Amino acid sequence: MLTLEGATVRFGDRTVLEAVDLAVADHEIVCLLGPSGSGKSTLLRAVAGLRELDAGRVLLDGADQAGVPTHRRGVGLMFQDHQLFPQKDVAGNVAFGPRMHGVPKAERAARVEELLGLVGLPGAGGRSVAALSGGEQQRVALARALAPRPRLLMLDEPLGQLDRGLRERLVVELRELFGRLGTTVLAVTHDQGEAFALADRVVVLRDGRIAQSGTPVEVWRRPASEFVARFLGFENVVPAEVSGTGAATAWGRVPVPEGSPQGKRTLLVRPAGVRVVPAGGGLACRVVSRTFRGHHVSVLLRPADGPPLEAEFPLGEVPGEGAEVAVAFRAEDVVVLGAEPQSRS
Ligand SMILES: Nc1ncnc2c1ncn2[C@@H]1O[C@H](COP(=O)(O)OP(=O)(O)OP(=O)(O)O)[C@@H](O)[C@H]1O
Repeated sequence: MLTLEGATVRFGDRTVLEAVDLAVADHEIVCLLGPSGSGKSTLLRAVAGLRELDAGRVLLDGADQAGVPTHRRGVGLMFQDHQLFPQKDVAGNVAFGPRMHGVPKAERAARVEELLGLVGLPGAGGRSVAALSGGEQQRVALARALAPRPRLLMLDEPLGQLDRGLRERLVVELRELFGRLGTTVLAVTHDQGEAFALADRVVVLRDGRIAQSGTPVEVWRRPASEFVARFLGFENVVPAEVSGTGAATAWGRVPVPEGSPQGKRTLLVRPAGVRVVPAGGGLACRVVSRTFRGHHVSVLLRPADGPPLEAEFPLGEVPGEGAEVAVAFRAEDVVVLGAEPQSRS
């Protein structure tokens, strides 16, 4: 449905998007994820036609969009600051797109009602937008973006300003709603939790290039590089020399899954893969701190050798602060990371 071919955007001598190739299929929900400044919003703006490409192409349903103005691309946009029209009521906001497209009044009213129902605000058409809560404004903005029936809906930090609890609820609702409507979605977020809950596919950007693209489970299970692993919040990342099903690291020998790439590599050990073993049977560590997380406890360990180690233990098996423990590693929670592409910054 949407294809980017070698999409490149420069601001002065800075390349903010560098030869990005990306394809989004009909009905697919793709989330762009990446640190601040990695080019996420620029990519959306390029697809919307708010920013011309310096090189490459944007195609929608196979048609090159060069020179096609935003309002003729058939894309819906929803930005972080919902930008509702404060002087219009809820119905006036939602009806805006269809009115611009010349949809007759009766049909418009029916569509507004349908959409308000879809976003969980049935009958709210007559309310003033100023009197709505943040979450309600969010829903109105979404209804407004969906009202012209865009072939592609683009969301830029759609839930950015809402509190976490509301975001977590809304993101589940959004996914369900898009599934029901069959909407194709390209969304930007810097919140991994949001991206992983919403997306069929996650695309991680770094310095204007794609660092990894895959389903949430693929990316979470097998980060492609140290950059992606650290971006996802993994701390146990060390240089390693892999040979066979083991690797020499600052923590001693760590088992790796069969078939792992060999030689000088970087290793990720998931916190869940660190387990306590009888004294003398593993790496000696002291428990530095513990953070309770509901179903498990995150424990920071200081090994006798090597960098600090993050572990995750079930509630019933948590050693006390200051305790001396021995730990070993589970191969299935160890990932041999790919080589890092050269960063420009
Ligand atoms: N109009 C502009 N002129 C000059 N530089 C710009 C312009 N717009 C964006 N940039 C730069 O391009 C880079 C990418 O910006 P972009 O907004 O796409 O990043 P982002 O990944 O969406 O970041 P954030 O998560 O902070 O919104 C940034 O370094 C930004 O400063």
